[in-house]
Amino acid sequence: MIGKLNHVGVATPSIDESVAMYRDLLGATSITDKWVMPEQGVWVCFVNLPNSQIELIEPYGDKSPITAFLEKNPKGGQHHVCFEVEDIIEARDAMKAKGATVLGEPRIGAHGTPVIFVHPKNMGGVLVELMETPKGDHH
Ligand SMILES: CC[C@@H](C(=O)O)C(=O)SCCNC(=O)CCNC(=O)[C@H](O)C(C)(C)COP(=O)(O)OP(=O)(O)OC[C@H]1O[C@@H](n2cnc3c(N)ncnc32)[C@H](O)[C@@H]1OP(=O)(O)O
Ligand SMILES: [Co+2]
Repeated sequence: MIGKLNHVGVATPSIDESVAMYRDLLGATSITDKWVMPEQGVWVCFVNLPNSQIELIEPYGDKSPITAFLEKNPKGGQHHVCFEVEDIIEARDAMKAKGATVLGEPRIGAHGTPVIFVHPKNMGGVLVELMETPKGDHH
């Protein structure tokens, strides 16, 4: 069912400092501006790679879903992996039918298409985001 690896989510206490690190240490040359997604409780920006993206996320607001993660990992760290799926409702129903815990209902993600999250307890400790492939990107 899963398609392309779309991005790896990296939580950080400071997107600005992480951007400088990816640029200065790793030589990343294509990095978007950051923007806020209040409904997701995060600031976000993307480091564009030839075959994928690193999604830098910083908490926004007092109910951010990444606050507890950053309390446990104050310097930040790898937070989730995101795979593309063709149909988010089909994916959600398949996850539920297989007994996985889907966190919340589909919401519009950073690429403008709906996303869901599958609890890390179902995936060997890895938080998985499933994202509907943007229209026009289907192969
Ligand atoms: C930018 C928008 C969007 C996109 O389009 O790409 C995004 O990516 S937004 C990304 C941020 N949003 C989310 O993560 C939403 C879904 N996440 C959640 O609902 C919560 O983060 C969570 C997964 C339920 C965890 O919440 P938390 O408050 O940390 O709960 P617990 O403290 O009870 O943790 C339970 C358990 O899970 C472990 N854990 C927590 N986070 C992770 C993680 N990222 N990866 C692996 N494991 C994680 C946590 O350590 C606990 O383990 P135990 O102590 O062993 O029980
Ligand atoms: Co993400």
